[in-house]
Amino acid sequence: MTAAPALSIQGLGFSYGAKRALDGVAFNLAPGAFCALLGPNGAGKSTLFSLMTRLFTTPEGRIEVMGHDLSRAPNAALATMGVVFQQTTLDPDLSVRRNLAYFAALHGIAGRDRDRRIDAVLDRLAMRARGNERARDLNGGHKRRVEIARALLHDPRVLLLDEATVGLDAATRGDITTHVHALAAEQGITVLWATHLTDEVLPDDRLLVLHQGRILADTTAAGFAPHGQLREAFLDLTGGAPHAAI
Ligand SMILES: Nc1ncnc2c1ncn2[C@@H]1O[C@H](COP(=O)(O)OP(=O)(O)OP(=O)(O)O)[C@@H](O)[C@H]1O
Repeated sequence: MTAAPALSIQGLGFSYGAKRALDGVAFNLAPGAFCALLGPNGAGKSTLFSLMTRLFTTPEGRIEVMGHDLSRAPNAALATMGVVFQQTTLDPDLSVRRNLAYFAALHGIAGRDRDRRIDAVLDRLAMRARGNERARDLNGGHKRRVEIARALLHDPRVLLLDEATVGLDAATRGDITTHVHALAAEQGITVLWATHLTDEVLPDDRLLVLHQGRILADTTAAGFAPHGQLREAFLDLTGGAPHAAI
């Protein structure tokens, strides 16, 4: 018997006025899957994230997180979900720990439980030693790690990351990608990792290719590009210019 999906997207559509941004998007993610959502600029990734995080309400189709319908039971669905947005959202003047404590309060987590969870997520991202530094003093990679730690504070089962490595150098991107793959492999967290960078995708990752609002491929990276030429296969499918992806 296969496990119920951790994330289920069915018949999702969205338009900005006359502009169709998503059309018939459907996929299921099994618990503990690491899934790369690969799409060039303008593919619809941010729109999909806005729907999954309820920034926009879903006009067409259905989103279920851990069996909770996002439209009918938004609190239950969102409680199981952690999100890292493309833009950084840390308070630069607060320390790392204060940033995390603020987020914990929003989830009703306080006292010793809060402190225990903050220690655990900082350990998880190898950031405990920097807990008392102000967010503004961290480099880009460490800021991102804190945002991932923050997204894990309430023990989500599904983690969504929208271009989480944007603006980081290759070594730091590799480091963050490794950390997030480990969350799926070691803690069974279901990860949806939106990117336009093919070097962030490992051969065994589930792969969704989104282009012009539609899912063009739903397979594994190795299945999509059996000879390891993921970048070329992606550009072939999306008709992209070579500079559109790494
Ligand atoms: N507010 C808006 N009004 C009109 N069209 C929009 C709006 N936001 C996005 N779009 C269009 O919808 C489509 C999907 O955009 P979206 O931002 O979701 O793509 P994306 O894959 O996240 O791209 P990027 O990687 O550049 O952020 C694009 O054609 C974009 O131009």
